[in-house]
Amino acid sequence: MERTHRHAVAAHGLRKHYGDVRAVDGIDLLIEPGEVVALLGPNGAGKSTMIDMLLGLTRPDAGEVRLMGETPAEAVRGGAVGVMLQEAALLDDVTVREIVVMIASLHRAPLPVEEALRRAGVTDLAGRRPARLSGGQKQRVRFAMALVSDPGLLVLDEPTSAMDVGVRREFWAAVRSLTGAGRTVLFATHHLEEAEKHADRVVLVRDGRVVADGPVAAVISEVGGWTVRAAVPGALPEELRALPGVTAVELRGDRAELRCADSAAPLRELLARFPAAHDVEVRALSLEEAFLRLTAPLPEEV
Ligand SMILES: Nc1ncnc2c1ncn2[C@@H]1O[C@H](COP(=O)(O)OP(=O)(O)OP(=O)(O)O)[C@@H](O)[C@H]1O
Repeated sequence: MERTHRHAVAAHGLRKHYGDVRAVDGIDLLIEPGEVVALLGPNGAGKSTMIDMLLGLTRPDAGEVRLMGETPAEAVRGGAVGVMLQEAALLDDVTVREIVVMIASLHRAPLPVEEALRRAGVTDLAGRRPARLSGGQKQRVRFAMALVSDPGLLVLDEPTSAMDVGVRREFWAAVRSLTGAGRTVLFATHHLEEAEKHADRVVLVRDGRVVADGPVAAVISEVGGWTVRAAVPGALPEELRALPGVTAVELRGDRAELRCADSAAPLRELLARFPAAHDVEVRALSLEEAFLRLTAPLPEEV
């Protein structure tokens, strides 16, 4: 399929409904080689369903997927894609090293097993059996399993969910060392600070649709990147709404909260037109606020 050949991930018109539930409701996703993309969304937004379809684990009702130009099954089987799923079962009667050796043997050009163990931070656990490992340790074993085929694309579903702070930091350093070498990463997360820190781009889904897609700064400015708060005696909502760069206004008595795409122009105009304005406060929106605004009903606007 020529038009998607160059993309690490190319999904067109993906849809999956369960009865009345529109788990994924028409999603297009193109990811360039080398991009690190975070998939965000509230519970039930459709992230896991989407990842399952991207990996060929769930058959879409409609749409098509290519990973590095191949079907999901071909790409996963051939080792072009490394996968880390939260609930993936681990064999219990063999050691961590034996599991990784077994997976390496399925692929044509795997990483040396010791390197995969080291990169995933499980060298010390290599002789242990998974049954007795903690949740965070099991996640690291799954990471070793995902990277031993030396994949060009890593798909990680909430990879750090069971990891403590220190392990999480080591995990991201390991991911960085992989992406530094040009690999592509798609990860789903509920940790917005991880998305902000580690992703080149965030894709935010709600009710099975993409509601924002771009670098963190662009997503934030899409919903109005700044908040200006001030007491503005005598101002009418429509006057405030008409200020340049203002995207939404809330007014309670004299207290106005302006959502703005930019901070300087609205502030300058506010002070010029309302010289009595006081107690002025300007604040950049966080990804968390942008996330909440994009995934929840907007506060009542005037
Ligand atoms: N096999 C299934 N049968 C019926 N409904 C399903 C099935 N799988 C998912 N759903 C529904 O589809 C919607 C999307 O679920 P999904 O697990 O993809 O969301 P998510 O974004 O991964 O959520 P979370 O953040 O909680 O993991 C939910 O309403 C869920 O209940």
